Amino acid sequence: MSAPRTLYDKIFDDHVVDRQDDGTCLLYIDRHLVHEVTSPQAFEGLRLSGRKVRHPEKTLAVVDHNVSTSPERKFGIKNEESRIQVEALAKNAKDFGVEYYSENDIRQGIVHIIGPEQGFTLPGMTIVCGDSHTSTHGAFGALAHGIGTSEVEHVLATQTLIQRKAKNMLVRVDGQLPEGVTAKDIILAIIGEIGTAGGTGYVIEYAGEAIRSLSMEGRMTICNMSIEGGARAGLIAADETTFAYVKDKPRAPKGAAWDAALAYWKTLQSDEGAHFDKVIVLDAAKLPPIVSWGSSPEDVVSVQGIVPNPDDITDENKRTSKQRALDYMGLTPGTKITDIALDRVFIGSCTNGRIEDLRAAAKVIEGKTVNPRVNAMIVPGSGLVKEQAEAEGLDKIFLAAGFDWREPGCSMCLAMNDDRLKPHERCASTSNRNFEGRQGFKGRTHLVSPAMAAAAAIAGHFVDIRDWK
Ligand SMILES: CC(C)[C@H](C(=O)O)[C@@H](O)C(=O)O
Ligand code: SF4
Repeated sequence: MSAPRTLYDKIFDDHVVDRQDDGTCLLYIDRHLVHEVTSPQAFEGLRLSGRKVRHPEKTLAVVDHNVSTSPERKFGIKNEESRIQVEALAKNAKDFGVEYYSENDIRQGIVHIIGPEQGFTLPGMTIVCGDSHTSTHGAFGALAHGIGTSEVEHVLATQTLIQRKAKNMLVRVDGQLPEGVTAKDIILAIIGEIGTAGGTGYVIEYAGEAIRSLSMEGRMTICNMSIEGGARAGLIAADETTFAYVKDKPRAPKGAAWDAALAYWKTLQSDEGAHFDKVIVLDAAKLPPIVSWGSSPEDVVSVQGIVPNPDDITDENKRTSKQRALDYMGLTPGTKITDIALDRVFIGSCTNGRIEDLRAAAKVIEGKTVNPRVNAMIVPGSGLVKEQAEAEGLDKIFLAAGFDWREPGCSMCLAMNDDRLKPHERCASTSNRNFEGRQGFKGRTHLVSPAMAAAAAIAGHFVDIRDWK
């Protein structure tokens, strides 16, 4: 009998092509996602050295960060810098024979949303992309993480990646979530608990009853933000929920290949007694809806809480940095979270731009009107999410309430396109990062769940979604 292994150990071992004595490994990469921001130099490198893409069929390219989310975009991208990047990816994909979804393709969307939608993301795979939130795909029981541009070139050329094994962390979320509390609140609570460096050097496996009860959308939200907790990747063992989601997706295996894949996927679970270097346990039943107050994803508090006082922190460096965060955010200690007024609301991103997120928002919004002081937008994560939302009539609910309903892309998750905050504007956002300037120069971001963002848009300030009528 071999020693019990974790899910991470198993996927890693199954992909080792070569292992050096010092622990450096060459890993086989099953899937490579490519977007316009981190790929231009990688393709240029291939051109200069006269190399080809080793496996174009295991590579998929899409534009997301720079695309405009305005319906006008079908007439061409106005911003010069964005247009150059988008056109470069279109050309590189064509020259190297890689499948490419342009901004006019219904399958286009945020790279981490389209992979799962197409069945390009499958359990047990190694998946990389030149993007930190590649951890999202870990929701399928895949080993998925971001890589740098020079590694993008290496993977394009060889379909392999040099890696050292990370440590194993288990985050177990027991019990059931209360009504109104979501996957987003779970992951914000975890990051609040472990801090943004808590996962450094680890791959996190999420387990426990609350995680098992989540839909694939919720699991993706959790794995997506593993990176904000400092981890290299996050993953959740595949189960019936996963198999039901994956089945019949365009690129999922079919017929006998499906049966064989399923038999393998079912072996991909941490063994009884497998060793984890660190274990964190949370009780889902005790979790409230969460709001971030500062400029780090670990700066979180219950919606029923108050803006904390840095004077209460003994560590001087930490005190200074949290004071700076409060100054940046324009907040006073002691302010009730529910008294914080908003200027903008953004519902979208690879954290919360999937159909279930839009359904949750629509449920809160139906029959109500956006507060006149608030400018609110909803950006579907992909063309297929948009199509599905419209088939369900969600767009009508959003538009009737006064929300902007946009074309798919990263949008105001980061200020790399036309959607951005003005200086000092305060935004309730369903995205994953609240760093200074993330959503626009001097913009102020509060991270929340889709239902919380929707309610804040209507009320004009944060409200406890558990009291929503
Ligand atoms: C632009 C890209 C490299 C970046 C990332 O790696 O995460 C972006 O997606 C982000 O969310 O900040
Ligand atoms: S939606 Fe945001 S976090 Fe996700 S890939 Fe785009 S910019 Fe990065």
